[in-house]
Amino acid sequence: MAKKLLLLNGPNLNLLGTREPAVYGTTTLADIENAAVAQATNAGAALEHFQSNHEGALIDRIHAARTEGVDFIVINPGGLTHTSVALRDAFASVAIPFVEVHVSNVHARESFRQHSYLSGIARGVICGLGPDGYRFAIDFALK
Ligand SMILES: O=C1C[C@@](O)(C(=O)O)C[C@@H](O)[C@@H]1O
Repeated sequence: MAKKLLLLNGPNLNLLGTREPAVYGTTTLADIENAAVAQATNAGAALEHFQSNHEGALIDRIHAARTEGVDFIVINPGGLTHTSVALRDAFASVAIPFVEVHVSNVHARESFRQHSYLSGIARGVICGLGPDGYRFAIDFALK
């Protein structure tokens, strides 16, 4: 059966492309999502994507992923990375492997960005490689 992947993006990532371009670049979320679908399709897999500015909506999407038989999640949790025990609990509850992606190098920024509630239960973390980070994470998920 074809592998099922889910790409999730958290708060403010809908503004990629115009949001603080010196930090996040000019690639839009639509560019990233379209490239992700093409990458998965070319590999014979299926990829759905979802972005929300709401913690609960992301948690509901993660719960639904278990029912849908999603094999792997790639997530950029945005600011929820540094605040959300609930998002971590959602991943722990569904036990779907995931990679955490950040466009910017969070370790080279403010100290509050240097702690992630998710990294400790992620399969891996990619940060600072710009939009390419999503491609590398999906490549890993497809293996
Ligand atoms: O919203 C974001 C984006 C981010 O996850 C990134 O992709 O670099 C880094 C976070 O600290 C920030 O809150």
